[in-house]
Amino acid sequence: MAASLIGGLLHKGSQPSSIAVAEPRAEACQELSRRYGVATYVDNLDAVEGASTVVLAVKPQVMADVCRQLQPQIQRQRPLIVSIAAGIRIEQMERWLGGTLPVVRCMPNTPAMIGAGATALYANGRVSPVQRAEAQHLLDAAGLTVWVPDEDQLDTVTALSGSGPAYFFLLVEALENAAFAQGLSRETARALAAQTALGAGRMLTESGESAATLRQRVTSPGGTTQAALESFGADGFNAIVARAVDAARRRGGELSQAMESNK
Ligand SMILES: NC(=O)C1=CN([C@@H]2O[C@H](COP(=O)(O)OP(=O)(O)OC[C@H]3O[C@@H](n4cnc5c(N)ncnc54)[C@H](OP(=O)(O)O)[C@@H]3O)[C@@H](O)[C@H]2O)C=CC1
Ligand SMILES: O=C(O)[C@@H]1CCC=N1
Repeated sequence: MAASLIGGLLHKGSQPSSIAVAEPRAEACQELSRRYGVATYVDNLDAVEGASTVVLAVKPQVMADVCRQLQPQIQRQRPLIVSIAAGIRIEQMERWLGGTLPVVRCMPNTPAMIGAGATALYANGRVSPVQRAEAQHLLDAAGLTVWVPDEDQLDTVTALSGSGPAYFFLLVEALENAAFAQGLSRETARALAAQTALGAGRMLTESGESAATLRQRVTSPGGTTQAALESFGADGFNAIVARAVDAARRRGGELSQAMESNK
């Protein structure tokens, strides 16, 4: 995700010299420097030195250790903290970083890699208007951004758009496999399934019409789509999706809780 954000920022005109990256593996550092021209450091403290914004893009499971390591320097510099970690709450990060700070918590997704990401952001009360604009600029480079008024909503956002690309990939895999089983070549099934996802996605974002309206327009009365949709309905499709989204939302809370029991 961090590489996607770096790529997005550079694509939108940020200078490589304005970005410093921490990455614990030396070979990965070299690759990042080669690919993006940014300064890279194996030591987190070196990357944070002098920064006005620090983006925390590590796994939730290592967030506490990384924050504690950065604590003295962060408290000296008091930069804007931007976290993309699933589940980890602002109050936890402030505690591990040694006190209150301006923090923006956000949830991007992997289409950020091609500038087609969707990110929701939440700012705590210590974030200034300038810092809010800075966080927005950072994530705008990855695609659509929306602000949510309540931190708890980020767990739902994670379950919707953070994890969401995987749900669409799963559906495309299932469609591809079903068509392959019915006799299409793997290549043809894959190309048609992927292009159908692209076309449907573009109609959703470009037509201004709801998913329900677009769905109804495909569904000729008594036709093939109706047969498929009735089969989905009989198998409890909506309930299956609602349960999956709820499982993802609950896991966000569990990731946060797990960090408390590991301390
Ligand atoms: N993947 C996704 O779709 C999304 C992920 N997120 C969130 O983004 C965060 C990162 O996820 P993702 O990009 O998938 O994970 P990755 O494992 O790809 O990225 C994590 C990065 O952190 C580095 N790292 C590991 N330990 C440390 C450390 N102690 N100090 C500094 N850097 C360290 C890793 O280096 P190395 O590879 O060398 O171990 C790696 O480059 C997570 O918190 C996740 O919840 C949010 C939205 C979507
Ligand atoms: O699966 C995860 O935990 C991360 C957060 C959202 C997408 N990937």
